[in-house]
Amino acid sequence: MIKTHTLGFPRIGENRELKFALESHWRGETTEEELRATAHELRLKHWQAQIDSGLDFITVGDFAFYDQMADHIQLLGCEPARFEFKAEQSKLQRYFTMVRGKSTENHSCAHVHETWALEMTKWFDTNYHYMVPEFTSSTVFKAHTASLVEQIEQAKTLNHPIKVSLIGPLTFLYQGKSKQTGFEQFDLLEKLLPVYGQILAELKAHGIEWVQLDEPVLGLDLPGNYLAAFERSYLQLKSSSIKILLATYFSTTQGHTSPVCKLPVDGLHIDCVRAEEDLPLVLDWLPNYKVLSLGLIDGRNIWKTDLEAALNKISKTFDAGKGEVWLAPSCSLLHVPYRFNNDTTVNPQVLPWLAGAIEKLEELELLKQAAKTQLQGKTLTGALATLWNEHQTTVKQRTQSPLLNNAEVKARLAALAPTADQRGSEFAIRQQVQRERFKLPAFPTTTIGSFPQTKNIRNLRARFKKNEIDETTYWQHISQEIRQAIEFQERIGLDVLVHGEAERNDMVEYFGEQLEGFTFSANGWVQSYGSRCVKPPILFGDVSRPKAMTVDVARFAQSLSEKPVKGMLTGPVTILQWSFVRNDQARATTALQIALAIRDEVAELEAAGIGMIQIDEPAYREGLPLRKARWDEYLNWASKAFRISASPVRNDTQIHTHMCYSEFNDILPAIAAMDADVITIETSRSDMELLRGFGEFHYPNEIGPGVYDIHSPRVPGQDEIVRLIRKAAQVIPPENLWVNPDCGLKTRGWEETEAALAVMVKATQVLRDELQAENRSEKTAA
Ligand SMILES: Nc1nc2c(c(=O)[nH]1)N[C@@H](CNc1ccc(C(=O)N[C@@H](CCC(=O)N[C@@H](CCC(=O)N[C@@H](CCC(=O)O)C(=O)O)C(=O)O)C(=O)O)cc1)CN2
Ligand code: MET
Ligand SMILES: [Zn+2]
Repeated sequence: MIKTHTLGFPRIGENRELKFALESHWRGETTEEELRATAHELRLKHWQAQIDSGLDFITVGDFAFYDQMADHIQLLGCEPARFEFKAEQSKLQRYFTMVRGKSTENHSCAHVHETWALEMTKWFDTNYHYMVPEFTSSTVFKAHTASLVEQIEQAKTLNHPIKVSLIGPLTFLYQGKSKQTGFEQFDLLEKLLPVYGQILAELKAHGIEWVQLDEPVLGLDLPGNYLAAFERSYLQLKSSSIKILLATYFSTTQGHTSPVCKLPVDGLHIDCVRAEEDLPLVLDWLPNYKVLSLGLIDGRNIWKTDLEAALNKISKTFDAGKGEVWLAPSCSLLHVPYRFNNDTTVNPQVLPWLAGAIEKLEELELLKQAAKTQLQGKTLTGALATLWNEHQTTVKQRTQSPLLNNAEVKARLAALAPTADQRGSEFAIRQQVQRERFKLPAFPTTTIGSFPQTKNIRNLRARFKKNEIDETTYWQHISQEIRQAIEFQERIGLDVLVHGEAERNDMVEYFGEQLEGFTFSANGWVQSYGSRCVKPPILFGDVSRPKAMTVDVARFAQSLSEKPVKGMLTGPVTILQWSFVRNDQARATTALQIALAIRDEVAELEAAGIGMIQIDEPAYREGLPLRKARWDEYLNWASKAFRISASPVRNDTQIHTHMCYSEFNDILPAIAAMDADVITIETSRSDMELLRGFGEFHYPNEIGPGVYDIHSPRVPGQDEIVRLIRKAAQVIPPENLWVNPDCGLKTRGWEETEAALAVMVKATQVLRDELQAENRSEKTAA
């Protein structure tokens, strides 16, 4: 028997309806009811799309107003006690407080009471951010199924079989964080399981036959206690007598594939795109009475599937004696755009090669029909055969297209000198000449690049893109923004300036739009976090740089100030990681091609008189394979790609890089291997704890640990920043320390940005004065 389903569907909406509904609700323009109505409509539309394309199940439970893990915190009744929620607060209000934080002014004492949002971090190796559950020894769980049940009841109105999708208990625990020193959240498992059991029993009572429990942690090098807990956990859940489909994805289960196959569940989903090597093992080990769900359609990329190859895998599955086979995307379709059909800006030659969520569902249906036909020993005929042949022709046409190849790029990469990734001299020498050139004060202050992307700027760009204003007018306005940004930075006394990135829609898409080998969509949005989306550019062929991308803007910005203004680029690894990239060539090769393009930009910036160039690599850590065995290989080419982009410059040109959203401590040698003269990193939310690793490792180059969180409008206090810089100076040699925010300021407003940066500069002055006093007293003592 063959069935089709999807692990999840994009929830933001074809035209980002959920984003706009959320943002107007947060501005107080719509009621909770209106927001709920939009959500209801969207869910119905998305389920209907699944029915229309012939899926055997619609998936319920993948919707979330902000994030699915955040929904589970409420479903499992473990909202952290620190939020001190009152009984009269609505569930949705509490939800938004957890995910966005809150500041309440206490009028009686003029104090602002801050409630921090839950921490947000990357979901495995994706560019999607989830809200991190917080655990302590007093965490309790309690099933709150009302809103899940409400969604199920809504889905039932469509009269189609339903599969409910939930995050599994071990993934939920493991992806959370203990907020109590010495406490291991794993110890909560015994309290958590009965609540899961109760939820499953309630689903069963509502007539649900199948529940999909996502356990992507099975693709990690999972600690032994978690691995060992799988069997008894799922034995316990079995008593609910609902059928469980255990879903793994993103990575291989190798090392524990056999025990996974033997878990007491009714079905197993595996990712046949990312973990192709798992299939033969699973065919051997999975008992034939269990459902095997094959993740055959790439849920992380946008190329049409080679259905012939997929069909082959299905045949093998039946040959191995499996009775019931389900066909699915490799993972949730959350990570791809809604659809590409009709997109107005994608290169028309590339457009037929693409598949968004809707097109992927269509592929599933075609695959199911072909597999069924094959099972009956027949061949496809009629309209289906035509569809199939057209599809396969398109897929083959891509891999053979001349559009993919640029002989010059290939030749250049092949002939690259082995020293192309090396600076002229080692860091110590560079540091000296850079100090002579720039003569910066102690603790130089800077920012990470972007300033607020105001409604005005976005509007302006939208009008430019629609041809409502001409190019000259557009650049006049952008120049004005840059001028104001420079004036502001001069006024408050920052040492190293930025132009503010007003001309960029996004730090990756902007480069994708200008490089050859890329195309970009008009509407290919993917949720990044909450209501924020990105539109990953599409890298389909060999990459080259037809002309300078940032030099005019950089030269203009530098002309406005005597102080250094950093040239601002996105690095090759991040461009790779945050784009949809070709799957017909090794990622390493693609990264090196991008590196060459950035390298040329770096050289041209230097030639234009730009003395400091920042090459952002926020996705450097995120690109790390989920399995440690593959780390070295990745880090070798990733650091090389960065160095190739950063190395064409003189010793007195200062290369900066920036990283955020990551746990840096396990890849410090690889960060040092990038050999940037200065690195700025996000550290404030960890209270500088992340910096300690850099100190213990004796990180050799200069470093700017973030001194305030940019995710909240809150203006930091001067004392707070002074304390953080002091803390940093205990682990990093003070002469190597810079002072800066955690990340770019594009999501902030101007008011809080001006205030926060002014405080940062004042706080730095306090430390400079201290340092001077110390130096003076040292001299006297000597
Ligand atoms: N690619 C990428 N990944 C990343 C990050 C990143 O910066 N880029 N940062 C981290 C995630 N952080 C993020 C922070 C902010 C936004 C963000 O603000 N996104 C914007 C869209 C950014 C964008 O492309 N803006 C376009 C405008 C797009 C748009 O919505 N235009 C409106 C019109 C706007 C108007 O009239 O005012 C429309 O088309 O309807 C532009 O500036 O040109 C949003 O969701 O609102 C996304 C991710 C990690 N991953
Ligand atoms: N230069 C970029 C900015 O300031 C770096 C952002 S890292 C996500 O926005
Ligand atoms: Zn950043």
